[in-house]
Amino acid sequence: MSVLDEIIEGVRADLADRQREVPLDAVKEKAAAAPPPRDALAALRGPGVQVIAEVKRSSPSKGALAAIADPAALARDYEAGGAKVISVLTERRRFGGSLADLADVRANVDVAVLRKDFIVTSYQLWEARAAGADMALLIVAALPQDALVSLIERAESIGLLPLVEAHTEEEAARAVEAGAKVVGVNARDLRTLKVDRGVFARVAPTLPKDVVKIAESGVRGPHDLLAYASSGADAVLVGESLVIGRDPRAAVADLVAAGAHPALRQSG
Ligand SMILES: O=C(O)c1ccccc1NCC(=O)[C@H](O)[C@H](O)COP(=O)(O)O
Repeated sequence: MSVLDEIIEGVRADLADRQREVPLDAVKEKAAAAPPPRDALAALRGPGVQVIAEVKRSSPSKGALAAIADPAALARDYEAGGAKVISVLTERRRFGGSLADLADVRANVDVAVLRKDFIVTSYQLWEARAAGADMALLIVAALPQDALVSLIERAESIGLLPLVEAHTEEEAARAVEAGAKVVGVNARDLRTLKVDRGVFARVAPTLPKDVVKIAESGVRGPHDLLAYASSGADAVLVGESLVIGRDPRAAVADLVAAGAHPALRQSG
């Protein structure tokens, strides 16, 4: 069994518990009462390379990263540094996250918020919107094509912008075929946890021009952002290097400054 399979097994077990406790209709009612979604697409299409900063306590590859007692305070720092989207890992077993973290972050920042999780059912999309999410991650490697198509449609119909994640050219083609407007190319192979920063340069050029391209994982600082920018990234998604550093606000600001450099192409 791959790491991704193991994570999803745990996600499904936790999901079954929540579905027993909270009927879908109740989640939908909460989603209807949530504040309207923020325009994440416009934020990601801004000039230069945007920064998506992640609230990440731990990971299967590195174990514990940072305690993050106050995720909202961290998110406010990210926002003050210039992050355009805050990603919140909500998976509990391997990443130490929760929907409560997401709701807390969303209530304390003005930028869009992404639910970063292993979404396999529309119930999780409703949960995301009920907690205030504006975006939701869908991982191509975790979903058969018919499920990917229907989850993209459902996400959009309830006001969530799907970030569809690929790691290979084939997965990127499946994302586009399924209707993704925003595609994340993850340098981390979720089956082996190996990080290869060269993946973005190989996969991104196969994506249509009008698709927003996000380089995920492995960004250690401005030099990595600039390398991804030179391969066509519209945004970078950064977790580990921000949460383990001493000054996440300054670290985001450094990335944002690099992403705003006039030498970078202007996104259309
Ligand atoms: O981070 C992991 O070890 C991991 C393992 C298995 C599935 C997903 C995983 N991470 C999710 C992510 O994609 C990253 O949190 C995100 O891209 C940020 O990456 P990084 O800046 O390298 O922390």
